[in-house]
Amino acid sequence: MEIPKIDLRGLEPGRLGWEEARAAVTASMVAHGCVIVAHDALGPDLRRPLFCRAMPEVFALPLEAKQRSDSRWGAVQRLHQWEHAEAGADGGEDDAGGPRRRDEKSVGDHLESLTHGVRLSRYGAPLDKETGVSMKEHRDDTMVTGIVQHEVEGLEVQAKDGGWTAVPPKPDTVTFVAGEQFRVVTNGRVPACLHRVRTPTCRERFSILFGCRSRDNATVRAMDELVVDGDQPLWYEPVRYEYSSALIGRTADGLEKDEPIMA
Ligand SMILES: O=C(O)CCC(=O)C(=O)O
Ligand SMILES: [Fe+2]
Repeated sequence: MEIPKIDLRGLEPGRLGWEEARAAVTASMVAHGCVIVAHDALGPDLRRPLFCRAMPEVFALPLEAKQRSDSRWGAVQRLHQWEHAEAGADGGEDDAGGPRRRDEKSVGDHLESLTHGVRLSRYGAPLDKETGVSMKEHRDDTMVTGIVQHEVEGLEVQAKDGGWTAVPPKPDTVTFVAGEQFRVVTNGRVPACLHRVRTPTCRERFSILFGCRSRDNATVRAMDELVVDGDQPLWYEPVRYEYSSALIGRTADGLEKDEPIMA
């Protein structure tokens, strides 16, 4: 099953095409926990120097230099992290100075509870030459991860029908995979995407990951409007993510609930 590619270029909130694109992104996330978008934020003038010059240079640094970075984001290197301003206690105002709608406030509060990071990854030739797999199947423990590939294939996601789908390393695309935190926040509507890295051509490969997760020690909970008594009851108890321990298996009734319930 192919994951659809959604073109977000030139779209602006409220303008022509925005609603349709939003609906398509939502549908893909609900179905696959994953969406491929076309976007020009990382155009060829940035991509080429990044992947062809900066990344090889970073990875050529001595190990001690690379280890100086204190990364919570994974194996390689966190280059940059920033925090959103603290969420205000009240609902705040929208850009036009009017009171915010409840769902806007809730989404705004959610966004403000997040922290972001960038990770650069380098894969040598896969150890397992037969399968070409260099990173086993897994779900990220993040809210969402944006993955940028360059020229060399690798990212594969498990689509709704259970089959593996290779995401081609197209120059104008970013692939977003939902992590475990997203599953909790959407009360199981969006599954955490199972994905892996497999490079059958056995070439060296670089990728850039834009990770977004709840702030350290923040409690991740289902959004109120996604919990509907009788229809879509609370699926996960609020959970606090510490980077060293994944507490995700715990649910309201103590059972593992791997299968998301669909809206
Ligand atoms: O490099 C990629 O395409 C994906 C890597 C990945 O899934 C991860 O680091 O969690
Ligand atoms: Fe991953």
